[in-house]
Amino acid sequence: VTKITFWHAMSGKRLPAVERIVNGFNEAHPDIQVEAQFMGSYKEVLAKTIAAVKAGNPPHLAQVYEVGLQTMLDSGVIVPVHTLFEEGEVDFGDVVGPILDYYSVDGKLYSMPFNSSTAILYYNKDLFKKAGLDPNRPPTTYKELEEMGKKLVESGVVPNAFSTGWPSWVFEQAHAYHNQFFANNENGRKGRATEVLFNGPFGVKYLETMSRMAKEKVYIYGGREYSPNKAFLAQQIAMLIQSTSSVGSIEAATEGKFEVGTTFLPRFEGYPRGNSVIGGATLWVLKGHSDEEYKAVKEFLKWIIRPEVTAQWHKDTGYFPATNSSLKLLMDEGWFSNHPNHLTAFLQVLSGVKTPMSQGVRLGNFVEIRNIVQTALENCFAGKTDPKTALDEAAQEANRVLKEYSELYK
Ligand SMILES: O=P(O)(O)OC[C@H](O)CO
Repeated sequence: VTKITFWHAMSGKRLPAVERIVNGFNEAHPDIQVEAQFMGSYKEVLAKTIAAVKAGNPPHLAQVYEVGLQTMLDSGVIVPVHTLFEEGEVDFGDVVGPILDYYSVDGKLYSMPFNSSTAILYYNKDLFKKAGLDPNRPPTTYKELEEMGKKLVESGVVPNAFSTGWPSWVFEQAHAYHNQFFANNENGRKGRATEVLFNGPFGVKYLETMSRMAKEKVYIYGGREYSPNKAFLAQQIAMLIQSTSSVGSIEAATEGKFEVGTTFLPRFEGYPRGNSVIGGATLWVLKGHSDEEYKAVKEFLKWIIRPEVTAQWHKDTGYFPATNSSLKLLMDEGWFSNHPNHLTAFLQVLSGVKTPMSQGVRLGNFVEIRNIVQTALENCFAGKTDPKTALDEAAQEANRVLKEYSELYK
């Protein structure tokens, strides 16, 4: 039996969904044993993978979030997915456009699409009704979001109206969605990024708006990653910007309690349209294993991209169906008619404009830069500093990180 180690970051409702895929594969392939291991958060999986490579003991497959793209590309320890397969062995043309774009360099795919996502707006239709708002007219703009938020708070329906999961990711999303660069050299896709641009007029406007809403009690900072979901489920807030990856868990937790609506991300008026950005993670193949093992890895990757496997993964979680064939399968069986919240993120990302600003940011040591931005946002929401100063200081620090990183790869 060939053993394949697969490190991932899927907890909560995502964990049994991963196990379902792996068990299905192992049953169908008695000569291969994929061992899926939960290794912690995305950040931890990336750090542990790099450490394991250095120690000479890498897993075969690691699930790395979109933030790790540049790090993985530069690492020298990966087997690009496009080199693993023979010409025509897998139809990568079947992969949904924005996902393919995010993970391709010069038209070649580097990691295997698995759990891609983007951010959307969730809202509580029951609380909207209680506050005298139309449950079928969620906000389209930040201005409307603020007005509706005030109504929700002032009517006493909720103590605060709105929060965001992955706050710094949502800040990145806002740039792409309004066609603004986050970093120079076309977001690090034309050449290595040497300077961040998030402290420009758009970034400042975004943070000023959010800080004002925080003072008005419309916005409440709810922590990093998925922690603000708790306030949404407890009906302490009525709106939440969060990854589509939470659709599965939010729908399961609210069933019979209140009605959840989802819609596109809010916009600032007067800015051009871009697109929301691909988030979530992909599977990276690591160097240092035998031909026999790579053969088994290929079988597993072919398995996860099977239309029925991809479709089930989408149903279990809310992550995109990553291929056109899985999308067709879901559409033909009427899945989206019965589960419209599963379609929102997909429609948003497919109806956006493909521009250099909207294809995703590639930064060296993006993990650290995200942390710097996150801290700046937190300081600002805590009233410790004003938006412009917070972003200028964060940009300075981020530029230092970029410089140090570039020196490593001169
Ligand atoms: O919840 P996920 O897996 O869609 O990830 C959200 C962000 O992309 C993480 O960087």
